[in-house]
Amino acid sequence: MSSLAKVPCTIVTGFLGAGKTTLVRHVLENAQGRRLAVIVNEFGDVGIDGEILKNCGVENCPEDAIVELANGCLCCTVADDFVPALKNLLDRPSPPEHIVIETSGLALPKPLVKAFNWPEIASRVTVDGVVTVVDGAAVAAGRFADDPEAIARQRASDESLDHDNPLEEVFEDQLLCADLVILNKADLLSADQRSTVTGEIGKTLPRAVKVVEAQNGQVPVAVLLGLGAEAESDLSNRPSHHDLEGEHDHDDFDTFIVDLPAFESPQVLIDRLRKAAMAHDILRLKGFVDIAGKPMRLLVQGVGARIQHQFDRRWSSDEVRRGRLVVIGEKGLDQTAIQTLVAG
Ligand SMILES: Nc1nc2c(ncn2[C@@H]2O[C@H](COP(=O)(O)OP(=O)(O)OP(=O)(O)O)[C@@H](O)[C@H]2O)c(=O)[nH]1
Repeated sequence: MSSLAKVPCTIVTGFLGAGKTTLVRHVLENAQGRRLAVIVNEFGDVGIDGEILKNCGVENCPEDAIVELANGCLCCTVADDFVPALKNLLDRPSPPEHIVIETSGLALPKPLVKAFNWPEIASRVTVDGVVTVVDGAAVAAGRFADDPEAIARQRASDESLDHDNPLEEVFEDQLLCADLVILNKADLLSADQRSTVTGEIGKTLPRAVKVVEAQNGQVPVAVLLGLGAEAESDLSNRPSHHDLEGEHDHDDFDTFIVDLPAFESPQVLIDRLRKAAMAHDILRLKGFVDIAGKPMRLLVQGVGARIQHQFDRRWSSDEVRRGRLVVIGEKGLDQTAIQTLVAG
């Protein structure tokens, strides 16, 4: 079968909180009649991204077009989760015309691209492109750069230690595999910062890859889909820090869930979250919260110390108004302290 007959798949990657779900939602809302399906995977097992996407309410994107692969990381569960999910979509009576795959923020894209060569799916799908979403503000703040003090400390305690920064490795692997980079959160950057960040990204990119600035992932769908990269046939041009290691694990990162009581107002909660994010090295916060007396559920999202919130939908009458927050950070997060700060 020629690649023209294969269903094109776009892999959307990018570090925790970069704006992947926001971009995928934008694609769904602007699909212009194209039959899309989304496979979404996230780290931490409260399926929040899937919920956000299902609530997009776009007519040609029914809820069953959104497939959630909860808990874990697609790049490590290719055989058990990803390939079967893809096959299920392709075997539907009216299969999608294009599949968008949103990986978790800690996933390495290359193992996923490789999976497209598996005999079970190789003749039916192709990687149209790997779109890497970058949190411009996080790069400008030096989030992924090596911390010279930490390296010095590490070296002082063990001469032989290689400096290895798990954030930087994941971030770089995602860029090394890209066919298109979206420099997102441009609204949070000055013109100078934009050009500095673009320069930094350019130094990591192994090939000539376009970098497009965006706010809230608002990039024309025609730019995002239809790249025709056939990335699965081009693996040698996509180096990875993990090429020699085979599978990677996520021992460098921790995630846990905080059960939340009802809050009297969003502000009380946001103040606590901000305090927790500043006192601890939290990379990502997201969850749904019960605000006493309000008919709507509060969606809370934090990336570093930047916290956003909005009422996303009414609690349904048969639903327990249960507040839950997913917290993600590097290994060693003080779960008890964070729990006490946030939930009281
Ligand atoms: N200021 C600003 N905020 C943004 C932009 N894009 C996304 N956000 C916010 O950043 C937060 C994270 O966005 P998501 O789309 O959930 O990010 P993600 O990459 O899917 O996150 P994970 O799946 O947890 O890795 C949300 O609060 C978004 O509203 C942007 O361009 N500018």
